[in-house]
Amino acid sequence: MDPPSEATHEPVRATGSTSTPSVRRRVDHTASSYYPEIISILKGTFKLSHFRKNQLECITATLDGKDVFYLAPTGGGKSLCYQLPALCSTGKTQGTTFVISPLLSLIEDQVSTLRKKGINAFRLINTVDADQANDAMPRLRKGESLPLVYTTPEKLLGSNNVQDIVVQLYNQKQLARFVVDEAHVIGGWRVWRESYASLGILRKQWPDIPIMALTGSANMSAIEDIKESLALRNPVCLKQSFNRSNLYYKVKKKPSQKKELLKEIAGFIQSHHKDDTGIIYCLSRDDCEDVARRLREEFNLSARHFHAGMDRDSKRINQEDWSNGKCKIIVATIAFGMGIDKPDVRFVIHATMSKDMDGYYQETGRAGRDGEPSDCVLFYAYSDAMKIQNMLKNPHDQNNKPPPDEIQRQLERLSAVVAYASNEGDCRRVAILRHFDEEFDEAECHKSCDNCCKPGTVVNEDHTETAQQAVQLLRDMSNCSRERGIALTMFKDVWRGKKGATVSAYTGLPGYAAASKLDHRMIDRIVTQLLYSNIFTTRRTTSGNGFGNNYLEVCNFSLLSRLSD
Ligand SMILES: Nc1ncnc2c1ncn2[C@@H]1O[C@H](COP(=O)(O)OP(=O)(O)OP(=O)(O)O)[C@@H](O)[C@H]1O
Repeated sequence: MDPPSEATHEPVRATGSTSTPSVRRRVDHTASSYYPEIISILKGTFKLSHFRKNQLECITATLDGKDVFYLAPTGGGKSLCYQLPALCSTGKTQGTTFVISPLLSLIEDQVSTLRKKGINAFRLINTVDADQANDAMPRLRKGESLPLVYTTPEKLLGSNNVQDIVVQLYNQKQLARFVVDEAHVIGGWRVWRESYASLGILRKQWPDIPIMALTGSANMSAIEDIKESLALRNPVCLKQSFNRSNLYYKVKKKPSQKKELLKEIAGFIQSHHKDDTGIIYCLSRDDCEDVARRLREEFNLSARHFHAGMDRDSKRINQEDWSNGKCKIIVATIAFGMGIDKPDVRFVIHATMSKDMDGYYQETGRAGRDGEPSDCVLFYAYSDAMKIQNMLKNPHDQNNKPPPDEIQRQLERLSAVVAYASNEGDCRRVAILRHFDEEFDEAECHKSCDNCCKPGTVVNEDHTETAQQAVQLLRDMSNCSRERGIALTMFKDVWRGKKGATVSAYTGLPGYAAASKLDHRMIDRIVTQLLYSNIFTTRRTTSGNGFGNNYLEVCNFSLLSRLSD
């Protein structure tokens, strides 16, 4: 992953605003007047021998007072890009670097790791513990000069005391830069989290203070969102390939019985990763606890759970024990991971699919940060997609329900994961990288995904006509049904031509048994495709006894022409 030496830096990729064409020019960053100090801090304080790709360019640009947008894969080394310049006394910027981070746990981790390295980092958050050794506020009030202060957007923008201090630093020319870490949050999972979305205020309030935005996951439209929301000014844009060549991607059909799923997971770990460290992602908190317990009790595996509903101490203990190897497997919701810097994670298993490709990339990206080969296995079931779809449409916390267009966006993101997981032919790496608008030649995969390892060549088949038959059949079934709706299994039974009393109402329809010669996996794929093309939809009803049913309906017949595109 690392480039060979400082002397071989790539030229700055693209300089200028989005409206300005990219300028490719060779810049020797080692010739800058800041370089001697930069290299001395790299070696002396961070104990590193050379920069990774784009790190020096990023550091030099921010010390020059420019805005920077920095995109690197998870584990790519983004933190150094703002931690190091914060410690520099040369450069056009002086004083405090404010790092804005979305999660308190991330802030706590970063600050304590830096303090252990002897770096003067502090936190500016609402703390409840008595230990104030890492708190910035009392020191800033006393007028102490702090190089690196981690905070949340809510604290930075919402507290008058903090605002007064920032004004004071600004007036004293001691406000070096704002760093927006995990910038994909701006356009991502909590776009309606107002404080993160309104970080554009920074530019309005402090127009001449440089801003650096960093993310490990953003495609072209997300990048534009971030630049626009933060009002970045002619940012220096530094991008790295998202390909993680040491990760092996695999999708497996998820068994419908949990017992079978656990057997498969445990079997995989015992045969491929005995004594290795790994992460298993589950959808719900209960599931995490149950899976961890059963892996311990039934398979003798060293597993613990982690989710946001645990008390602080239990979370800390489980995370620490996993980090230092006392426990090998952490079974977690997506609450686990941001900011985790464990290099030797050898496998990431998704017991349930992710809600979007960004999440999937981030979560799998926690494997193999040391560059060594590691496995990423996703257990996919269409029923999980339906479950997540229902959760997105009907969130538990109705008061925090996103607006309808945001829900629609989330459903579209989910459909990208369904398309990825149900694709049994194309290179996984091509699909993942396409999500980040990166073109990738599948020959470069070198058989490091399940689809590229399959024998034979991929055959393209056109199933438009079959899909049209399916749509007609569902319409006919809905017209003659006396039930409350057509359940998915009933539809498939009729299409396949099942015999018996349960389907007798539909055996006279022209589409009955039309798919009798189709493989059941192909039937599933066509129905999935129709659902995710918004031609079919599902309607959920809850009966008096509290049980829910999903009924299949034709939603938009006119979209059917899209299938033949
Ligand atoms: N120039 C370098 N040489 C060697 N190791 C480096 C270098 N830069 C960073 N690292 C190491 O790489 C690891 C990942 O760095 P970092 O935590 O900054 O990644 P990141 O890009 O922020 O990833 P994520 O988004 O997943 O948090 C760390 O252990 C860090 O010490």
